[in-house]
Amino acid sequence: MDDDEEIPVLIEHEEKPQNEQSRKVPLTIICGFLGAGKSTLLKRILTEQHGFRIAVIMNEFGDTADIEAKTINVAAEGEESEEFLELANGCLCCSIKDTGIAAIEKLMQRKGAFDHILLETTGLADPGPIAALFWHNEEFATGLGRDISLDGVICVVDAVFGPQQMEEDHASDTVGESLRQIAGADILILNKTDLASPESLTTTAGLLRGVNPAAPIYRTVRAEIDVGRLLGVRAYAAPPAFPPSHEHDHKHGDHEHEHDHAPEPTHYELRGISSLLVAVPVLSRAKLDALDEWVRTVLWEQRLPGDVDAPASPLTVLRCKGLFVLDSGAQYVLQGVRNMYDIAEAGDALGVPDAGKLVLIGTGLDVRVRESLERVWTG
Ligand SMILES: Nc1nc2c(ncn2[C@@H]2O[C@H](COP(=O)(O)OP(=O)(O)OP(=O)(O)O)[C@@H](O)[C@H]2O)c(=O)[nH]1
Repeated sequence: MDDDEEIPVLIEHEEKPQNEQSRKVPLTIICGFLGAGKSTLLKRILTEQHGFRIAVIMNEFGDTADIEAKTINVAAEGEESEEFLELANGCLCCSIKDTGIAAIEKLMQRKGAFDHILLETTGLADPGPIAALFWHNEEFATGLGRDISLDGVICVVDAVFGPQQMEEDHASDTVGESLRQIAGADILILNKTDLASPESLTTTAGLLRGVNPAAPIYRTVRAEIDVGRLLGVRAYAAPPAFPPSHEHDHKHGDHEHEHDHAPEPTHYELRGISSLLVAVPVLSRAKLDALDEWVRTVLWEQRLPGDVDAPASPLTVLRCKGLFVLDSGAQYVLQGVRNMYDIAEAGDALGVPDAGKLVLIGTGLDVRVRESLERVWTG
């Protein structure tokens, strides 16, 4: 009888969120600088025995198909411009010319054949709009796309040419694509480390960390990395993994992928893109509401609360993440892409950070922004 009393409580508590989540197919976007190693990463994913059933959407099969077709069963469905290859390792590879919504809906008709979707973008694509589309798009949510949840954005950076590309990447008054890719990434892969000196790798990792203090940086040779580190990260649902929790991840003797950590509170600016990493003290409920209003004003109106005039340099936020701790002990997670954001109470699997953090990545994020933000809790 005692047993009967215990079991329903456990099931009730644990099953709901899992069911909710398991209906959705997670989607990961891969972007990266031209020639940085995106195809190399995809080839690895499509050929290795990693145990994941991944559908990879590529613009074209290109070389990958040549290699794969020799060893695997090619099950092309020669309908117009779509082709599918079912690979020996359980992956499904699709070449769909139009990688827009229709293409992904087409893929979703095969739902059940895979557990994760990987979408490769072309070298020049800014992942922001695509990420925003999959994150919170009500129109899309009515079609087959409603079964997709955005898992994360991976950006592959060339360890040799990356710094140069970043330096040169500034169209006169806007932020260039390669910096937007770094800014919008949840995971950064610094690839081709065999071709760069340890000193230049440290410098490049520093640049990346400056632009995007919230994303882990994995250093790789030929994109060699455990697929488990890239998929299932739930970057848009889970609390941001700020430095302390990363440290724990890396106590497992994984020496292959050096993992760089963000420094403590920082402001950084490179070629027009800037980031702010701010420590947030324990907040009262009222201060959290005030913080919500601050974020809303900055994201929706591109100005600081209290400022009537437009800022001297345009204030835009491409990506923001935050974790806030209330004096009640409750924890809240902020996720934002462009002008969309939400602040939601975190699940209970979070551990107990004693204070919060907020990262903003965009333009015009200078010391005035930091001061305005800090006034939310000091003022
Ligand atoms: N030495 C070295 N070469 C690499 C590494 N990763 C990739 N390459 C080579 O770099 C070249 C470009 O790699 P790709 O994977 O095609 O790069 P990509 O990002 O897909 O390129 P685009 O699609 O043209 O933007 C290829 O010749 C790869 O074999 C690496 O870590 N070290």
